[in-house]
Amino acid sequence: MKIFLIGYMGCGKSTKAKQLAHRLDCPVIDLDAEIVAKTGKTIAEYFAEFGESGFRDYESEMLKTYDYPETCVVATGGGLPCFFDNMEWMNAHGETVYLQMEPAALVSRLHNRQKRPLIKDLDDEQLLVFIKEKLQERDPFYTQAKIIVDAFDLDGEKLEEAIKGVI
Ligand SMILES: Nc1ncnc2c1ncn2[C@@H]1O[C@H](COP(=O)(O)OP(=O)(O)O)[C@@H](O)[C@H]1O
Ligand SMILES: O=C(O)C1=C[C@@H](OP(=O)(O)O)[C@@H](O)[C@H](O)C1
Ligand SMILES: [Mg+2]
Repeated sequence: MKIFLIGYMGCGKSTKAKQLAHRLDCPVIDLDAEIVAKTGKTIAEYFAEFGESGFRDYESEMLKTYDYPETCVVATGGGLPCFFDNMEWMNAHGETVYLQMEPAALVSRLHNRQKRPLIKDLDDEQLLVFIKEKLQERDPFYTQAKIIVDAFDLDGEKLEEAIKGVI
C-alpha cells in the first residue's frame, strides 16, 4: 500500500511522512528530496534554471516513474496534485491523504521560505493573501483525496489513527 500525503506548503507532509513511516515500519519517500538527489540541484535552483513549468514536468515524471516499494509513505510537493493528471494517478495507485490546514496556521509554519521559491520574497502579510488565493485554486484538487485530515495538531499517532480504515 502506497500512502501519498498531499496539501499546501507547510502543512507538514515531509515531517508527518517520516513519523507515519516510522510507525508503520515502512520506507518513506519525499519526492522533493528525490528530485534534489537525482538532479543535484535544490528545488530553488531547479525553479531558477527551468522555471515552474520545467519543475512541474519533472515532478510529474518523478511521481509516475519512481520505483516505489510495495508499502511506503510518500510526501509530495505542495503543488504536485494540481498539475496534469497527478491527482488521478495517485488515487489509482494508492491512498491519498490531504493534510488540511487554515491559511493563518500555514503562515506560522512557513518561517524558512528561502527553499520554497514560490514564496521566498513574501512577508507574512503578503504570504497570507497569497495562500488564501492559492488554496482556492488548489482545494478542488486536494479535496479529491480519499482521506481528509485536520493537520493543525497532527502527529504520527493521530495520522495513523485517521487512515486506519484503509491500511
Ligand atoms: N505538528 C507540528 N507542529 C508544529 N510545527 C510543525 C508540525 N509539523 C511540522 N511542523 C513544522 O512546519 C514546517 C513545515 O513542515 P514540512 O513537514 O516541511 O511541511 P511540508 O512538507 O508540507 O511543506 C517545518 O518547519 C516543521 O518543523
Ligand atoms: O506548493 C508548491 O507549489 C511547492 C511546494 C514545495 O513542497 P512542500 O509543499 O513540501 O513545501 C516544493 O515542491 C516547491 O517549492 C513547490
Ligand atoms: Mg515537503
